[in-house]
Amino acid sequence: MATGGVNADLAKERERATFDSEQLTNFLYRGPEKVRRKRYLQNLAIQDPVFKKAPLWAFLNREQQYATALKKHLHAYRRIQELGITEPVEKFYYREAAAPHENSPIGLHESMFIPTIEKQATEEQKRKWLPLCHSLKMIGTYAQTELGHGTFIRGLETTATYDPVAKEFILSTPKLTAMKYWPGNLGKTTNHCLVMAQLITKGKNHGIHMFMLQTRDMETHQPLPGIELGDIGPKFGFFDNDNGYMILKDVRIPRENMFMRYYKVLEDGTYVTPPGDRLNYLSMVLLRSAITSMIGQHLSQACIIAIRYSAVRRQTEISPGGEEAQVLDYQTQQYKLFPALATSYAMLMAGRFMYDFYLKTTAQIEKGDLGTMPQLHALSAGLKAFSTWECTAAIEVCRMSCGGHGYSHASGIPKIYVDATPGCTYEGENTVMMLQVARFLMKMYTNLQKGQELPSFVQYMTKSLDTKSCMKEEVAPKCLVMAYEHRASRLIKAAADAIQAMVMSGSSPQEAWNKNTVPLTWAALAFCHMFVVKNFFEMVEDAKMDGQTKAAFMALCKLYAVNGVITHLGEFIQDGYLNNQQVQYIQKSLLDLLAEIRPNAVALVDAFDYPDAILQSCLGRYDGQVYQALYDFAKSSPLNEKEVLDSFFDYVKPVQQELEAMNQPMARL
Ligand SMILES: CCCCCCCCCCCCCCCCCC(=O)SCCNC(=O)CCNC(=O)[C@H](O)C(C)(C)COP(=O)(O)OP(=O)(O)OC[C@H]1O[C@@H](n2cnc3c(N)ncnc32)[C@H](O)[C@@H]1OP(=O)(O)O
Ligand SMILES: Cc1cc2nc3c(=O)[nH]c(=O)nc-3n(C[C@H](O)[C@H](O)[C@H](O)COP(=O)(O)OP(=O)(O)OC[C@H]3O[C@@H](n4cnc5c(N)ncnc54)[C@H](O)[C@@H]3O)c2cc1C
Repeated sequence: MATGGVNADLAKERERATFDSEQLTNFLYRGPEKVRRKRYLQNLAIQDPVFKKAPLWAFLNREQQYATALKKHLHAYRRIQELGITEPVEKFYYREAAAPHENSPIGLHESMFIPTIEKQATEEQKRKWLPLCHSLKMIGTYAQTELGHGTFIRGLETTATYDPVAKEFILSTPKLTAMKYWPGNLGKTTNHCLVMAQLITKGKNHGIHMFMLQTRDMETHQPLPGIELGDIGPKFGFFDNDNGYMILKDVRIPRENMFMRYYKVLEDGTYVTPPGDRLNYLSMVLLRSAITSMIGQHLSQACIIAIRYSAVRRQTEISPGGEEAQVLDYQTQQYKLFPALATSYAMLMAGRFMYDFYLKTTAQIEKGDLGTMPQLHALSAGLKAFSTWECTAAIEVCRMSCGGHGYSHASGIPKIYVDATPGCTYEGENTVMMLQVARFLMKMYTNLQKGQELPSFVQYMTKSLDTKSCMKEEVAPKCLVMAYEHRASRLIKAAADAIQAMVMSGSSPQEAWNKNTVPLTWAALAFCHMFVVKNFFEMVEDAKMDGQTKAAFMALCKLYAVNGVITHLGEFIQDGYLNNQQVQYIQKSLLDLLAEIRPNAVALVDAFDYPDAILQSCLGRYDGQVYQALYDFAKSSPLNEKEVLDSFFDYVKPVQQELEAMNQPMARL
């Protein structure tokens, strides 16, 4: 254990902040009462001996990591029920503190399996399955992706063929590429799964539908006949999760196991069409809507670690013989870390918007109003892709900004990175998601040309592109937002014009689309970026907090917008929207903002309110005693348990002896 109170540099940082970090914490968690409750729940978990005694994940092998994750998450599941915690966000706080570095082997049971039953099953199916799910008799997952197809859902090869005589579906993965591959916790943990399969009835394929399949015996946990299951092996991260494979050989399930709230197959095999299209894609939309907040949290943790450490770390004397500087005082270090910090706040705000929008829209869908589904799909796909790309890149910047120690698991950042980066792939590969956004935007552009009204968040497309920026020396939020709107509108128009021109000269619409997917993704990215910037400004402006806190928050918001312009400068100046002088104002503003944020950097990360027990980072400790912690971490490496390892006698000694004998003068003769 590190001792010695709070590091003097870190203590000074907290004293010099111009605002009270607690105010920002209250805003982030939606009020002081909710902050108190969060801390109470986190403390309950942190003090629980089962969680306290668990070994540090970094020193365990994969089987041990899996077992630890299972033990912790099942204990948390039981405790959550005992404590009567029902709010999803409160469950999240408890679980996060209980198992901060263990991905849950029952995570998909809670985040996809149960919500899908709640949203897609009939009342009768819910009555049958949900009690079993809550008592963990049924533990399920979401089995969609196959060896051969993940992105192209319509191309999945698993079949569910209806047999009207037996009133059963026959599930089958008819070839190698059809086997389910990747679903989380499918390999070893779960005993049920939702299978996405091509529905065939009366000789006709009706496309992808959802079925409930029992995979293992509920007592012995052995796989059921006709089902081959297993873990897919070690991965880049998610070491403690058994992502699985599954082969189905004509497995029969009752007709009632098809999810029939919207889509139905009658006893005689008649297919009944649903009120709307793509309703069985809704489980993916739920997770996509939650990912922006989740990834923002990952990045906020990396920022805490890198910024606290940069305040403690001193390297290189600035003037000969003088004191070595805190690395956070180097402008280049600020240019790495403050945009990352601004990004994490931007994504937390975007995630807040996204999840609220999801709840609002799905409430309408539940009532049969499907009108906003295209907007929900476009925004959830776009923000999921944009936020995961931006945040994972920024996490890696945070890691490298910690120098050599950032490469050690002692820092905590490598683990954050490997758990965050698959967010770019799962729930829809990011490029593919951006192309879905582009599809929506092209449709909006066509509607605009036809004089139809556009949804509020794309109405800026109606503004003339023939304008210049209002940017002045004092870089105003309004002018920044308008610059982002202009860039997005211009890129949307450019992509649409390029497609239209190709179609006019004889290409098919599909060919024209495929030859323009790069400009289409530029347009989609610009749209998402604009959305995040605008939402960030709106949320800061509306935030109820004192003037100093708001000023500190606003500086971050401006930095996010200003830095985005500089990073994508070409797209802002290509049509002369910003002139040379205005670009200089923006560049100067960037440097001014770095200096303005500098005294508040530590307070801005303290506001995220992560206890050390969750961060588990030697570099990100609240007390800044990083060197003692690094030494303690090194001492606890299992390689240090024995002074001399057996491998020394097994491998080094024999080779030394052989080489010694070979190099004897006699041996050379
Ligand atoms: C309660 C708390 C919860 C807390 C959770 C906390 C978070 C926890 C996170 C834990 C860690 C996560 C663990 C990892 C989980 C990973 C699970 C997976 O990956 S699972 C596997 C994930 N796998 C994937 O994500 C696969 C990705 N692939 C896909 O989603 C689809 O294949 C596709 C969307 C790319 C195309 O679909 P396709 O059918 O070929 O469609 P076309 O292109 O031909 O377009 C036709 C029309 O359809 C429209 N439309 C499309 N979608 C939707 C929608 N959702 N809606 C509405 N509309 C939609 C489209 O706009 C178009 O409209 P229009 O223009 O004609 O008007
Ligand atoms: C950690 C993790 C957990 C997962 N958990 C689950 C789970 O629980 N359940 C489940 O069902 N699945 C799960 N998956 C699978 C995941 O959903 C898929 O990997 C994902 O949807 C991407 O599909 P893919 O692997 O087929 O990628 P591919 O589509 O093969 O992507 C390869 C490349 O092709 C490009 N590409 C593909 N199609 C197009 C196109 N139309 N236009 C342009 N470019 C294209 C992509 O951009 C990418 O660069 C998980 C994956 C991971 C990594």
